Amino acid sequence: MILDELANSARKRIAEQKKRFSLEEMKELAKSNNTNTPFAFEKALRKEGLAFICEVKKASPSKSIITQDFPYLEIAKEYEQGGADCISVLTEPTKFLGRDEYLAEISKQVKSPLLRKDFTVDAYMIYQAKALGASAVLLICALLETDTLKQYIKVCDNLGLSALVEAHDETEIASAVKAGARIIGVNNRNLKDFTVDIQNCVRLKRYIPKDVITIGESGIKTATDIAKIRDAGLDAVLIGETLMRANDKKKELEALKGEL
Ligand SMILES: O=C(O)c1ccccc1NCC(=O)[C@H](O)[C@H](O)COP(=O)(O)O
Repeated sequence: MILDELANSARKRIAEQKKRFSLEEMKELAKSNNTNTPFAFEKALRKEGLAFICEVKKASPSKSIITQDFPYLEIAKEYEQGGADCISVLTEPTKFLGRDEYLAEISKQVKSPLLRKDFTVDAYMIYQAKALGASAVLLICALLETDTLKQYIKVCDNLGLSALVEAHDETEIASAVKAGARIIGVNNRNLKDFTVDIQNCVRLKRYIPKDVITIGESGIKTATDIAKIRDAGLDAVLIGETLMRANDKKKELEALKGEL
């Protein structure tokens, strides 16, 4: 399965990176990066009305290359100008063609809280995310047991980072809730067969406690999709491909927000 592939490749990558910076050194680097307000990601999502998380990604396992032209800094700036509440940056290198450097550079040039979009399989990656300038990390229920989720959320809390805990079905939502997630992203994409059902996040919203921030993720293409998600009472949307394929990203975002 693709998730196992991504997780195995993350484990290998981290094992190599630990040879350059030990866990203790990475903790020091994390501690010394104090550019972000604690829990900025969560605070940005607790606004009135639907919040928008816009994603910077060049490729994905389901779509391969999405765009050859990838001026990631300009893209992040355009999102900010278009009114993004938060920005998600892919750092996974093998299938998404992301890089840690994209996140580090973007964090120096935009004020919006940043999500490090990667396949967290080791607490080391959470310290690394903070060192790179992220305000949030992704924790995927399909990859992490409830106890591990709980432990990683605690690491995030101690660093002032937000944890976006991603679920695809009712069982995974129950695990996220039990682990104490304050932000749950419901993925509309089935990562086993890549099918997308935009109704998934709408249907599953009722299993998420009211005080937990709920994000609808993946496959969002139109203002009509967004209206359905807003009407179901979700707090935020995460949009990647639709914006990455738009020539004028600021205009596309404004249109999706219903501002045009
Ligand atoms: O998108 C994929 O192909 C994919 C495959 C395996 C694991 C994760 C994957 N996507 C990550 C995401 O969560 C999306 O990038 C994000 O939700 C935005 O989705 P979209 O708007 O459809 O680009």
